[in-house]
Amino acid sequence: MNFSDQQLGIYLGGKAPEITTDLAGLEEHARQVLSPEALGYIVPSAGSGATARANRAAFDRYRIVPRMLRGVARERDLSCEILGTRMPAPLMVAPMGVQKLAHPEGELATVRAAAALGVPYVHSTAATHSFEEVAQAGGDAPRWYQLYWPTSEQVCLSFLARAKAAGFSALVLTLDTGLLGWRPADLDRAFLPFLNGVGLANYLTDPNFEGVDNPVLHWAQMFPNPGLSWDDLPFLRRHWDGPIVLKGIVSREDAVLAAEYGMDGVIVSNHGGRQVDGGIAALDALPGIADLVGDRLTVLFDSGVRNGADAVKALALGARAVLIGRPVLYGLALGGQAGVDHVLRCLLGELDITLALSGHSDAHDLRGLVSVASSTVGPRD
Ligand SMILES: Cc1cc2nc3c(=O)[nH]c(=O)nc-3n(C[C@H](O)[C@H](O)[C@H](O)COP(=O)(O)O)c2cc1C
Ligand SMILES: CC(C)CC(=O)C(=O)O
Repeated sequence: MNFSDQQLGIYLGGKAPEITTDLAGLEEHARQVLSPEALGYIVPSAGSGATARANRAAFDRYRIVPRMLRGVARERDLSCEILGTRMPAPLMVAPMGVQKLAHPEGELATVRAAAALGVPYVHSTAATHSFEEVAQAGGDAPRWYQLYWPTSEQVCLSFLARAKAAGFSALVLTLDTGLLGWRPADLDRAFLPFLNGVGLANYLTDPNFEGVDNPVLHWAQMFPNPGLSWDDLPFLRRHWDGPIVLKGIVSREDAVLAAEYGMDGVIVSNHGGRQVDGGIAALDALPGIADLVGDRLTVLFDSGVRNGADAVKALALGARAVLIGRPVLYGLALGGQAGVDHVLRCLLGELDITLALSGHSDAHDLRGLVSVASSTVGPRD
């Protein structure tokens, strides 16, 4: 992709966009349009929200230290290949279920917007559209599949086969959601989308659900799966012909185990703070994990990225690519496909501009570009 057309003036096309280009302010706008239930499910985090606050505080603690006179190209190329997937920049759409809560077109709007830009889309097991519908909407664009490993082996195998047949090239196994976290905003409303059948599209379209009396109950019996262990991973390897990435890794020990168990990558993530309250900021976990296993595993990152500058920080701390979570849903809520398109363009544009202003024409070799804030000020400050 030619990034020169994303420079602000040309990007705006001579008129002000309907949605702000200040992505950090997007949440406030999205709050105005989401129903109370949707807002309560999407925006808040687990418990007191300490992990989500820590995610943001960590981004604030790191500061970019731009370099000068480095002959930056007028037209830059941030494209890269991650686990066999080409992308215009090291950005992907994080797996997020229940997208119809944000907009009636749900995942179809998101995948269409991502596909038009070539940004890889990761399809959630808890989606409101099935593998096959999403594949049709996404055409030839790159897509990965995120597995919530069902307790039923038959359903698990069926999901893997359907994902493969529908062109999902890599498998993301999410590990931090063996149970749903303690989420007061939902508990206080006694609201869970799944109980109304929302987020069960992959299940309800599965042959294993045909003729089932109570599909929601059937789902409830196979969604929580806290019993998984490392020794289950070879099963996935046997049944998935393609890269496997473990999502939800925040400890160095688990990153090393992921390498020892022959995984291809990890996503350093705390699920946007939605699972464990009082957890380590994902960004604080990133550099240690990247240092330890970055030569053996593809290290990806999400949790707390709100704009292009945040993405630069995560890349500079060792992530090969960054996944975008809630900002995509805020764009979806505000404008459907056009809203997601807007958010992704802003991210791509700001990522490009921030890197260029820091002395980079591509997204390689960014280590050393950020410092911890306190180390950027003099000793007497
Ligand atoms: C509404 C919502 C639904 C999500 N659903 C899933 C999911 O189905 N599978 C998954 O692995 N992660 C899911 N996530 C977590 C995201 O993939 C990602 O880790 C998180 O949103 C990153 O944090 P951020 O939103 O603060 O950027 C969900 C997040 C949100 C906000
Ligand atoms: C619990 C899942 C089904 C969806 C999810 O990952 C989330 O809401 O964070």
